[in-house]
Amino acid sequence: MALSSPVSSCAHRRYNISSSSSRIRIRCSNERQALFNRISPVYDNLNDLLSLGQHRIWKRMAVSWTEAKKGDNVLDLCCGSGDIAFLLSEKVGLHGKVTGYDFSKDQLLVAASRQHLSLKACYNNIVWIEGDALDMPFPDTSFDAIAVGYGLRNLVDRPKAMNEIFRVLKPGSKVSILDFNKSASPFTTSIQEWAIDNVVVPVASNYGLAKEYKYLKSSIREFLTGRELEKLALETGFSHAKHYEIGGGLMGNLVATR
Ligand SMILES: C/C(=C\Cc1cc(O)c2ccccc2c1O)CCC[C@H](C)CCC[C@H](C)CCCC(C)C
Ligand SMILES: C[S@@+](CC[C@H](N)C(=O)[O-])C[C@H]1O[C@@H](n2cnc3c(N)ncnc32)[C@H](O)[C@@H]1O
Repeated sequence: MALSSPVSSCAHRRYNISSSSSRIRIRCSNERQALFNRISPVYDNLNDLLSLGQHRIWKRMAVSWTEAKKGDNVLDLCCGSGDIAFLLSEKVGLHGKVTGYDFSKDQLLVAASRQHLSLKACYNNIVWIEGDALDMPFPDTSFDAIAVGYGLRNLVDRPKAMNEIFRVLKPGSKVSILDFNKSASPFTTSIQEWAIDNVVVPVASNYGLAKEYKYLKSSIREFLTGRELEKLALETGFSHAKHYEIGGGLMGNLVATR
């Protein structure tokens, strides 16, 4: 099925700055929402296959960096199919609470299905809420910890997202933001882009999702480096920010303290 690739046009097309940027951002956001709805049936399996299961290790590291503990009230922002929410659920236990938050209804349906199919009692501490990361329905200082797995890079307004994360996080608490690393090393970048072009996209094309996974490369190119992520966090008002390169530099994790 030939798919248009509106998402990459959002990433690549140069718009006249004077035109309504908010309208463009809404269109880009709607197209990304549709993208994640489309890939929801195969998202988990392709992540396992294409990373040889390594993404689960990277997500465990991200959750560890949140320093979430028993009884905490925590947020998995841009939760998708819920991998990180399930890890947070085990961290905070039955007396804690996990909110999985995402604007993709189909991703949330997968997450809820996985929750109900699981025999783990602690997963009863998870609630799934549909909404936009740029305008969250939560009161100020709601959460003891926040994790964002492969979400920030997909948001059309990252400063606004960081402001929302700061707003809903309790003082002294941490946000842990896992994503692809926009590396300063041309060698690492070439490895990353070769893998996407020659492994990820061809495999995804077997599911009619070549355009959706091709978006990965342009989204990483348009992302922020580790240093730029630290700078964004400090400018937002976080008291401390540190970006760690993991997965041989292919991935990165920003840890910021409010
Ligand atoms: C869990 C991972 C990616 C999640 C993800 C994030 C996005 O923004 C997407 C956008 C559009 C389509 C899909 C996604 C998406 O799945 C990371 C692992 C899965 C990656 C798809 C595979 C990345 C391969 C690495 C570049 C090389 C891995 C080398 C080695 C096997 C560790
Ligand atoms: C690559 S998936 C990551 C899912 C999960 N965190 C993981 O680590 O596998 C990115 C998720 O971010 C969500 N997302 C993107 N933009 C969003 C927004 N503005 N508001 C809420 N969710 C958003 C998508 O729907 C998608 O489920």
